[in-house]
Amino acid sequence: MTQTTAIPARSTLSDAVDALSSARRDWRGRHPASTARFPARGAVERVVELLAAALYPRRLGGFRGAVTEEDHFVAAKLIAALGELEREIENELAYWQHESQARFDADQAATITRLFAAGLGEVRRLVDSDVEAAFLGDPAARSVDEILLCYPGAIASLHHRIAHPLYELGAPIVARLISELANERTGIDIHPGATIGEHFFIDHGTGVVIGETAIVGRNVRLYQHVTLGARSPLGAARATPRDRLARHPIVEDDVVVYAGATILGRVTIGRAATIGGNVWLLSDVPADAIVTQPEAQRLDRGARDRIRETLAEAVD
Ligand SMILES: CC(=O)OC[C@H](N)C(=O)O
Repeated sequence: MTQTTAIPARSTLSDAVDALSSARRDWRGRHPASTARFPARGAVERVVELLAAALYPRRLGGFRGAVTEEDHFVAAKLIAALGELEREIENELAYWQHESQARFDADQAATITRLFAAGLGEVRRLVDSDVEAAFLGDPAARSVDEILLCYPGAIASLHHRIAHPLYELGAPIVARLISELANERTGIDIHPGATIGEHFFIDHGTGVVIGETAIVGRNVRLYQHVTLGARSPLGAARATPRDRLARHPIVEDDVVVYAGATILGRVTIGRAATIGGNVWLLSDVPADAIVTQPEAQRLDRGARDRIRETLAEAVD
């Protein structure tokens, strides 16, 4: 069977092109930087794939050769990853230059890339520690390799451990593209600015949100739908630097936060505290404390019948 593609009438097409051109002109009147260069999503995605292969040649890179050949494979992946990363950082710096009239040294993208590359050993060490934390923390895990290959928490950790140094080195859009790739892939939304200690484990993970200025200690475990958020969108509201720079919680070492807990604002959850499921928390919690919602209760027969009657009336 042949397929035909409907071509719009010439006037339909030119009307649409004109309308889009006028929308672009309006937008650019308000946002002059929008004709600048930007980092490209596809390129950043390739960088992450190549870095994952360099960090974990066998498990994430598909390398099947001899151990003596690994370094060669890793070097090839790194050359490709760092070249592409430097180009995307150049695009980002061109954007900031256009937007803020700032001037950057011509070799700044190369410097950021070099410093990032120098930290890759630490990136691998941190992801390894997160994988080990998952193995210790989840009785359902069969092996550390299963975790690295399959667990959303490990995928989010890999992306965050790459994105955070890029954010700190001055490439926040490239970093944000990486964190959004993780969000697309896992439903775990960690802002690349968040500072997270080693042995971090997010179990299941779907719906977890960790904001830009959150500080998370070592050995912290979170379950699905946990939010470490800010108290209100500051938007254009007048705000002190502290409001802007310290919006999210501090979670100290060895804390566990169960599913659905929402912790908002610059509060401190003290060392080894446990936060129960669905807790809504806007204040500090001392070390070793346990904070819970009242447990669900089974209704006695009278209360149950009254509710049934109310529901029946509502349906009528
Ligand atoms: C996670 C969160 O608090 O989001 C709110 C807003 N994006 C902010 O960073 O303040």
